[in-house]
Amino acid sequence: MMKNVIEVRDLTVVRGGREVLPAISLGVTAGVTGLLGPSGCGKSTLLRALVGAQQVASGSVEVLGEPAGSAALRTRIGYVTQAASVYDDLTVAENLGFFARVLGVDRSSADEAIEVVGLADQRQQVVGRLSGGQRSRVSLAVALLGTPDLLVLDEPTVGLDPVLRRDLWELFHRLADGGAAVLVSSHVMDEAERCHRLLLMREGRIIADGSPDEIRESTGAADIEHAFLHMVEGTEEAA
Ligand SMILES: Nc1ncnc2c1ncn2[C@@H]1O[C@H](COP(=O)(O)OP(=O)(O)OP(=O)(O)O)[C@@H](O)[C@H]1O
Repeated sequence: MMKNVIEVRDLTVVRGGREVLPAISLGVTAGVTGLLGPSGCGKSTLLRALVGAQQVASGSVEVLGEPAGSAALRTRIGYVTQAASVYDDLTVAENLGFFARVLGVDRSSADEAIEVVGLADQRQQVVGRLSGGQRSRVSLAVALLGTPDLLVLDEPTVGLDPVLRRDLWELFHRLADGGAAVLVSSHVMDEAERCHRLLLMREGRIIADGSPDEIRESTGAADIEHAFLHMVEGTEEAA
């Protein structure tokens, strides 16, 4: 059996006085895993817990064999939030150079990351003057610095045109082929088909875990969107 890159056990997170994650457990292996669920179901909260940025009430989160948030994971995890986390008044190359120094990775890694996200022609442009899609790719390039073993991407394709979305998914697969684990959240169900494995989430719980084929077959649905609806109705009946 493939070893889990992420191991979550009985994780409970309370936000705003409400249990957003109610003692959930899950494992993530190498490959491209999609974390799918409606807006507000707790995807970002779970991802924050994985990178050690979320206060947790109880339970444990282990990433690459270390407790989430430990210093040893700093260069081994790349994390991209929904808000671009780069400096608007620096150029693409300056941003990457800065973060490479902060992380203590080689300058050549910065050039490589710019190349990989397709921003070589924009490298001398100030980030504040780039398009939304280009800016989010600068954040992605920062996350790729140091060739992380795990990439955690919170809705990375929101607001991107279909060509860019396709290119990014190809990139995620190339990274996974190179041995990395890529965990991508999305509320767009049509992106599900591009994942090796899916975790379907609803109201803080994982309601299905399997390949797109397995999830479709188990529900008899034609696509993941319908499989999800089928499961939601099923869980309501079971409750
Ligand atoms: N800073 C906060 N304080 C209190 N509650 C919060 C905070 N941020 C999020 N929440 C609540 O936690 C729950 C889960 O939010 P989360 O952002 O994890 O959902 P999500 O599935 O990522 O949604 P989206 O797809 O819209 O980003 C929501 O009910 C939200 O209202």
